This record gives sequence, structure tokens and C-alpha cells, in this order.
Amino acid sequence: MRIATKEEIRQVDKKAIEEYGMEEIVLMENAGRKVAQAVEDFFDDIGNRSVFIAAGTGNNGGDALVAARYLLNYSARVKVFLVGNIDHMTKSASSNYNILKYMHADLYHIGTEYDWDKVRLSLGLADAVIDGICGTGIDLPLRFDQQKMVACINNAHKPVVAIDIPSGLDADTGSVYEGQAVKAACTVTMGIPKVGLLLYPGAYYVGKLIIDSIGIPLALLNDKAIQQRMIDRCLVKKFIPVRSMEVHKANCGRVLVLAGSIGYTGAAALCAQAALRLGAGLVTLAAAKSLYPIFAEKLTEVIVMPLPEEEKGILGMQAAEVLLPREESYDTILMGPGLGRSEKTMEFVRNFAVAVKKPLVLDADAIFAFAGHAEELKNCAFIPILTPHLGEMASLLQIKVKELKNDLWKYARNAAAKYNCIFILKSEKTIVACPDGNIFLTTVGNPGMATAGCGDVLAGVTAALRADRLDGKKAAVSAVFLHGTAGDIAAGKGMAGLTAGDILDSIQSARKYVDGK
Ligand SMILES: NC(=O)C1=CN([C@@H]2O[C@H](COP(=O)(O)OP(=O)(O)OC[C@H]3O[C@@H](n4cnc5c(N)ncnc54)[C@H](O)[C@@H]3O)[C@@H](O)[C@H]2O)[C@@H](O)CC1
Ligand SMILES: [K+]
Repeated sequence: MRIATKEEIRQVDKKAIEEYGMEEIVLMENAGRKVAQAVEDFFDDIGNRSVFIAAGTGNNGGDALVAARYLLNYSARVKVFLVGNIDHMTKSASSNYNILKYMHADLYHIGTEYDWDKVRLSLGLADAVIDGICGTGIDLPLRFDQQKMVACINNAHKPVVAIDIPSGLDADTGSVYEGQAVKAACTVTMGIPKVGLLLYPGAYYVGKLIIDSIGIPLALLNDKAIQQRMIDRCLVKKFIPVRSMEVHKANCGRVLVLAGSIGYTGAAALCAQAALRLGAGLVTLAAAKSLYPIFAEKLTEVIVMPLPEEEKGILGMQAAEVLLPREESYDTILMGPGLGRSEKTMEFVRNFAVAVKKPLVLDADAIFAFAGHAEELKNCAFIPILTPHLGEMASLLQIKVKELKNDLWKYARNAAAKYNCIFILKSEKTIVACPDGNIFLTTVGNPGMATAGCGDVLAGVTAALRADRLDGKKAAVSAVFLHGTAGDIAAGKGMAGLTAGDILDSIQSARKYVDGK
């Protein structure tokens, strides 16, 4: 399923009306009916219930006015409060306003402070609230009267059904101006989700998300021009090849891992093992030679290659001299987990990444190596996949984490295009950003996965998929789904106390779930 920005959904609505000949008022009718149904679903006895409806003057308000009519038809008690000047109502909203007037519905205009008392009193008596103050048509901050209505609704602590998007939430970024957004129990969004519903802090305001059809043709909702997509099983199943009967260990992915330093041997072991668990045929862990005895003892199925070191446990340019002549033995090279940040190692990472002619997955310290040198990523032979968390991304882009968080998707999208990289940007809602502008958002994973080593497992899974001939975009998207699914399987035993080792142990089951066998 795709996820729309404000402009993209505006284009969808426009094309439905102008190209397909759908009537705006019909779309509004469908939207309003779905909202009324959502309210009805809250109660067994809607006929005995009072519903407070806040309706703005745009089409979001129009949806609310339609919902009011349906709820009146269900015999609910309905009070509609209009937020804004009705002279500015859109044509379709105005038509619905006139119908309600003709029905002698309880319609209130807010002019004086006395009217706000009435708002608060009605909210106090209501069993449920519909938020139709505004939707995708606004730019924040809200107008003063809209802000006041949002505050009244939130202070009433009643179950709120938000139409399309909780009022006050930015549909593109998920940002909320000074906390002024409706806190919904449920949001009924039309056609496809809007970006802001899925991003934090916006996602906290949404409650249960219901995605309802209002009759817009699927071809429009699935248009490639909408550049954001959910990562789900259906998408990933299309990307991952069925394992052939004639498969050989050398032709289902040979991964070279460059990872580990003194104190960080676990990271190296986890990512190498994760690549095997996903299905790579051969995994070689190349590490500073003084670490060799540790890995030889720790790992059984992984081949361990000792490399010359600059200092005890620290890799430098000599490692490249050993590795470059052997590059044809590998399909993908993963660098970074636990590698350390010494100057010599960072220099080696940057030089080797450009010299080697194999697809790369760069994680952790290998991403840090490019902080202040991001332009050099453009010189990689293949589009590299980078798997930063927010701190690593911020250091790569030389900005503050707070700044990055304010417009995460924009930064990720711009950086992917500018440095010709694919980013798996890890957070509570991991995304994949591609140089062509496409963004993919995870639908799986859980807070238990905020644990040491979890990212190392993701890096290994990503490298294994890339080594099995998936292009960068498909490998990154599939890795996020398989890793998140493995985390969800592991969380079956409990989220707190979940370890990266548990996720590792569940990767095989996650792949089986995707393969459908
Ligand atoms: N366009 C369509 O065909 C459809 C639209 N639908 C609904 O319409 C909504 C979008 O409607 P609109 O585009 O009319 O806009 P909204 O109803 O979201 O916003 C109301 C009005 O506020 C104005 N505004 C902008 N910034 C503002 C600010 N800072 N403070 C106050 N007012 C501001 C806008 O000009 C807009 O007319 C969707 O969210 C959805 O609920 C649905 O009815 C389905 C069909
Ligand atoms: K709304």
C-alpha cells in the first residue's frame, strides 16, 4: 500500500474528479458515511448516544457534516459546532450544511465566549466526538479558533474519531505545533494513509488507524507518482526469489564481513551469523589477526580470515592489500559492525569502499567513516546500502539529531539522492530511502528490538539478501521486513529482555513466513 503526502492526495482527488469524472460530493458522501459507521462501531446502542461534531469550513468539515446526517438517521443525538466562517465553506461542504439545516439539525456557530461555554458543556455531555476541524488542506499553525476547539476536545477526554487526520497534525511530517492536535481514539483516513499519520509525534495522536475506501479507483491510489510505500509481506514476497532445487553454497550468496575490534567481537559474530541464518551460502569474517583466536572459537559455520593489523585489533590500509586481489570470491561486502573508529581504520574503510568493485552494505563505524566525507560515497561501484541509526545519520549529514528528527523523511530522501545511496534509517519506524525518491516504511518490529546488537543482525540480513542477487532497493526493503518479523516472532516470549541473539534465532522462521512454506 502507498502512503501519500498532502500534494499527492490532492492530485489523487483531483484526478478522480477531473479524469474519472467522479463528483467531489460523492467522495464526501462516502467519507462521511464511513466516519459515521466508525462512530456506530464504538457503541451497541448508537440511538441512545450523543455525538459532538466539530466541523471546519473545508472539505474535512464537509465529511463531518455528512457523518452528522448519517448519525441522525441512526437516531443518535447530534450537535454540530462550526469552526470558521461559513461564508468560506467549500461548495460541497456548503451543500451538506444546507441539507442539515433543512433537517433542523442542531447547528451552532461560535461567535462569543458564551458559545465556547456551550462547546464545553456539550462536550461534557457527549459520548463521542467527531473531529472534522481540518484535514490535509491546512498549513500549521492552526487558526486561533481551531486551536481553541482542539484544546476543548482534548480537555473533554471523550473518545474522538478524527476524519482523515487528527486536526493540527501536519500530514507531511507528522509534526504538531506546540502540542495543538486532537488526540484521537481512532482516525478514519480516506483511500490510503497520509505520511504524517505514521510518523512520530503525529502517530501518537492517531489512535487506531482505519483506512477506508471512498470509491477512488485503485489505479490512482497505486500510482507510481506516490513515492512512499508500506513494507509488507506481499511486497517482500515479490522481491525474494524462491530457493532453487539446484542451489549450491557458492551461488546463493557469498558475503565478506569486515567487522569487530577489541571489545566488539560480538557485533562481528552477530552480523556474520545473521547472514548465514538468512540463507547466505558462504560467509567470511575478515578481522584483525589478533582477534582471530576469539572468532575461531566463537564461530563454527563462518569462515574466519585474519588480516594484518596496524595496531593490536585495529585494521588499516594493509588490510586492503590482502582483500582487493580476492574480491571476486565475494558477492557482497559488509563493513562496519564493531570495527572501531581509529583514524587508520576510517581511512581504510573510505579507500576500500571505493576501490572494491562489489556491492557494499555499510553499518555503524563504516558509516561514521564517511561523516564529513559523504560525497565520496558517490564513487562506490554499486549504490551502497547504509544502515544508520539516527545518531549515525546525523553525523553523516553533519547535523543535529533534533534537526534530523524534525523532518526525517526529507533528510533521508535528499541524502539518498545527493550521495546516491540507499539508507535503511533505523528508528521506532524504520524507513528505506532510495536515490530515486522512493521511501518505504516498515509495518513490523517492536520496542523490544531496542537492544544491543539488533542493528548488527539487520546488517547481516541485508548483506545476505544483496549477495543473493537482489538489487539494493529490494534487498534493503526485504531486510527490514525480515528483521522486523524476526523481532516480532522473538517478542512472543516477551518484549522486555529480548536480545539480538533471540532475533538471530528467529530469522529462519521469518524467512519461512515470507516464503510461505
Ligand atoms: N478533495 C476531495 O475530493 C476530498 C476531500 N476530502 C476531505 O477533505 C479534506 C481536505 O479538504 P480541504 O482541502 O478543503 O481542506 P481542510 O478541510 O483540510 O482545511 C480547511 C481549510 O482551511 C484552510 N487553511 C489552510 N491553512 C490554514 C490554517 N493554518 N488555519 C486555518 N485554515 C487554514 C484551507 O484553505 C482549507 O480550505 C481531506 O482531509 C478529507 O477529509 C474527502 O471529502 C474526500 C474527497
Ligand atoms: K480532522
